[in-house]
Amino acid sequence: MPEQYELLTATPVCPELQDNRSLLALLDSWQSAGWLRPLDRALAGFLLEQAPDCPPLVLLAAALVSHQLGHGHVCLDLASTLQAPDFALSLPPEGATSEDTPLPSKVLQEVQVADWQAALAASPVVDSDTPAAGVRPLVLVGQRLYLRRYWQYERDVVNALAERLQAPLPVSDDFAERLQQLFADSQQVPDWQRLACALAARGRFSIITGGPGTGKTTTVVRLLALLQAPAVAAGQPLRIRLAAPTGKAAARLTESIGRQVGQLPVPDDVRAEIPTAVSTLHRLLGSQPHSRHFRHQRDNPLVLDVLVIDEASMIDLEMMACVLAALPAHARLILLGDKDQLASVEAGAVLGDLCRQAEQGCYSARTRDWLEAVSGQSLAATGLTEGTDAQQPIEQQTAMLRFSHRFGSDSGIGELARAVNRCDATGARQLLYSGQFADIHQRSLSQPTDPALAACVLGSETLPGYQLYLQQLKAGRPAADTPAESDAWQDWARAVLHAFDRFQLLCAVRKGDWGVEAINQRVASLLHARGLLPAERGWYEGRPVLVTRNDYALGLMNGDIGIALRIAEPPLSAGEPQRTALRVAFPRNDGSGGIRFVLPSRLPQVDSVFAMTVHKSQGSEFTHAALVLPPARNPVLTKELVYTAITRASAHFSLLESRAGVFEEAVSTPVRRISGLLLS
Ligand SMILES: Nc1ncnc2c1ncn2[C@@H]1O[C@H](COP(=O)(O)OP(=O)(O)OP(=O)(O)O)[C@@H](O)[C@H]1O
Repeated sequence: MPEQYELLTATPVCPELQDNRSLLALLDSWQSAGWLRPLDRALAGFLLEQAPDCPPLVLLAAALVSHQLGHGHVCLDLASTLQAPDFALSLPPEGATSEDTPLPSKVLQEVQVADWQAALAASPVVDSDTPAAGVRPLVLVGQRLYLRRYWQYERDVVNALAERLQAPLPVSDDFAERLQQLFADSQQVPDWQRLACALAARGRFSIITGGPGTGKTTTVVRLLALLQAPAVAAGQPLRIRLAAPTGKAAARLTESIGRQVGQLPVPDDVRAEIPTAVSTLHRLLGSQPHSRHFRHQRDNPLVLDVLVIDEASMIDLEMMACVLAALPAHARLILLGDKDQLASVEAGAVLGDLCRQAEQGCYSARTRDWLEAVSGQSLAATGLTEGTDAQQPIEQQTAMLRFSHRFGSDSGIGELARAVNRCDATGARQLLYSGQFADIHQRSLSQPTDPALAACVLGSETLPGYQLYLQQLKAGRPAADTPAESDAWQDWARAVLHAFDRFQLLCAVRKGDWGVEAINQRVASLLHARGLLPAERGWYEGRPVLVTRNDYALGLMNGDIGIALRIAEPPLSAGEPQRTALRVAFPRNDGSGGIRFVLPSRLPQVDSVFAMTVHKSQGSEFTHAALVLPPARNPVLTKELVYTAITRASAHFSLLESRAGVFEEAVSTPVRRISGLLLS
């Protein structure tokens, strides 16, 4: 064994870490228990082939970095992993027990951070001193271990943002006047929307963050008018593009932006140059089959001057790096989103990381003076923390909208969301108990078959449930002899999809009795037993499905929701009677209100969606959202998860708890995504 590894043998280690054979056996047992993905195990095997002298701790770290990526962490933080290994690694996974499988806390109990770091730094598969000059598959930065690719994304994002944040762009002489005109109706003091608009106008990168209904869309529409008016006057309209991470989010923004552009107090020629169509980021960048590389990248940049991305909390690190790489140097990038929402399912929490200090403002004296001068607003009474241009460059281009125009103090949903966001579990519980608000509800569930769950799912006079869309499906069905080409079929499908949007059951976890998979099946059985669905397995009319993989040929995106309906089909040959067939109806997501019907067998991966994870619900809104919390403590039960679930509801929110206290535990636990964005 090479000299540098000797220190590892100095500390007592558990049998699994004694040699590589034992370590691989451990990884095999974790993989067969479903604790690790085959990919995680394969990485350790691959590295061992490349460097047969690799010590067990390095191979273990490699498998764990890969495992952590699958849980949204860009890197493995050695110190926090050793502090609470099972919790940090989310092992055993949700719904699993540890019976014969050794827990990470047992395997790692004797390992010290310094020893782990030293073993990694000395390994031939890890670059640590000057990673940019190296090519090794793993990169160690302090106590954070990365797969090289993710380290590179993080560096690319940091460098691209630093470049974009360098010097503010000049604004026109009449900027203050035009800003005043656009926000003449404002009642707020200070008017954060006006301030956000000013900041975004002067930068090649800016962030506008805020909770639901705080006016992010309103602000950005006015910003676009502000930027476009002088460009139109000069005969060179800006090329503006709007995008969102998912089809559903893009469809929502298309709808709300269209409304807002219509109401803008600007001349028609300016209005005509403000787009209302929103595309997905994948489509904007030009995704290519079987490749993670986009058509638009550094050598083939996007053709645009302004890019607005909504629901930016869903952007993962890789996507952010790709967007920045494809953006022409002169273009403005504006991110809109709610920093307090859950991050993307993929690795990275870009918006949350960039908005760490948004609450405190941290404007430098220079930024504050400029903002006060152009907006005519005083920031003196805001209680913001003063920052500096050099130490907080992102903050100089970030604005947080703080007043919800949708959920005021008379809204239980708004109050509950705010309490949860403050991690105020007691306050949040009191709001639920008090009965003061008619829009928030809570139920205790004693077991997965509790009748209270069934009652919530079916719905009532006052609280929408799934009965609504099933009634619409029956009552609104066109007569059997309606010609296949009639619009009546599309109208019916649109109404059924719309009614389905009125309720959604949200789960925190996938596995176990309280996970999405089991609850989906239970709800299907319930609706079938009540005679509301013709079947509960396979394809049947009324089955709602969630697309879980992009299919560019079909134009379906991960997150799209469709419902199987029996519709008329033209006869196969002239003179024959019209047929009916089961097709899955999807909204077109392009703002046209159109419906597309797809053969079930042509669909990419889909799941039934009587219940969906809170993660998947991001970017969607439902009249009534009901959150089911499982009893077991789990790293995914965080205040961000609860906040995201509550803010999916537009009129009613229900909390369904399987154990008293689980809500408080979740609300008291802020999420921790490990990354080094802007830290190093
Ligand atoms: N300054 C304002 N004064 C009055 N009403 C406003 C103002 N700003 C926004 N609104 C209204 O509040 C509602 C929410 O605004 P908007 O859709 O812009 O918010 P958002 O932050 O984009 O919401 P979402 O949660 O959908 O992302 C809209 O009805 C809008 O017309």
